[in-house]
Amino acid sequence: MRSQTADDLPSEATTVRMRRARRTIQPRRTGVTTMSDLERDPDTGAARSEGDADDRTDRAVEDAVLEVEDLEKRFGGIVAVDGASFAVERGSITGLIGPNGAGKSTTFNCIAGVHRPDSGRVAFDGEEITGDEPHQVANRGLVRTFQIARELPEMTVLENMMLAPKGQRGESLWRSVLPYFRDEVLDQERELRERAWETLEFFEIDHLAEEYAKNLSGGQRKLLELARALQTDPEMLMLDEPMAGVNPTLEKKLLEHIHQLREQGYSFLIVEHDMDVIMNNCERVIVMHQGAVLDRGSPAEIKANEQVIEAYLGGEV
Ligand SMILES: Nc1ncnc2c1ncn2[C@@H]1O[C@H](COP(=O)(O)OP(=O)(O)OP(=O)(O)O)[C@@H](O)[C@H]1O
Repeated sequence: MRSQTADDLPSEATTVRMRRARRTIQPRRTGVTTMSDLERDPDTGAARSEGDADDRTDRAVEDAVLEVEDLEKRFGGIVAVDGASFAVERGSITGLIGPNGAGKSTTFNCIAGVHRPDSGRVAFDGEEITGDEPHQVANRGLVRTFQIARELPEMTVLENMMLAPKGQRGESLWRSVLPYFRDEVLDQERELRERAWETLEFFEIDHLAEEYAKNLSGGQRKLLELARALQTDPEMLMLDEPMAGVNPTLEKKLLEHIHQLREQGYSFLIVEHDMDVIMNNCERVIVMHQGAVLDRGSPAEIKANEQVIEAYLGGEV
């Protein structure tokens, strides 16, 4: 491990601050359909019935940060997502569960812009993001982590944290060579570095800042993955199996961090196979089966649904 320099010293803040003002995103193109438009009958302009609304998203969700409607994604002859509709309450920890092959990861990928859905719509913060590129989705404040952490092994933890978020000012050649802009770039780098230290402190991995990422344990990599996601200043995080390969002590810590972040206003959508994690930590659960949403509700409601139990027992579980 390399030793810390004075410049590297962490700032006084020990928690990840909510620096972002709540984004008030306006429709970006004229003619774009927003989810509120979708609440209306296209011919009459009248609001659709409650029953319709229930089929599409979720009546119980009053302030949706994410809305998915009739999402469909095929790979050749395989229908991976088959008309999935749901909503995620702002500021909630929501679980997305289902047996193997239910379409959870594909749904994540369609939301995050990794896959372009064949049909259906995705809206974030009330604005349609269907078909946006991953960096556009991330720039709006919706980021995802992967089942297998994607840090760069030959870089240190701090360097991984400092990897420039897209559209950063330093990316322009002119900006980096002209004196005025150089100062601006340096300021921005200082800010990024400070934020990186704060986030590493928050996750209690600041002592690993100078360690190469390849030397971290599986659980520490998961923490780094989450820390990196927070570097982009998101509003919502989608976590794909955050507890896979994490030991019970670290799992407890990771869950504590997720709850602390939720208290600060972040929203979470979590795919996780560990049912205890889902049932004990999520206030709402969405169940997928064969590409569609089978049920959604509180953990108690989901546990009591026989169809859900059957879906699991009929699968590989
Ligand atoms: N890139 C792809 N090409 C072809 N088929 C795919 C691809 N990605 C997913 N599938 C198929 O789509 C279906 C849904 O897969 P997906 O990975 O979304 O399910 P999942 O619910 O995340 O499963 P698991 O819990 O096992 O990770 C599966 O039948 C899978 O084989």
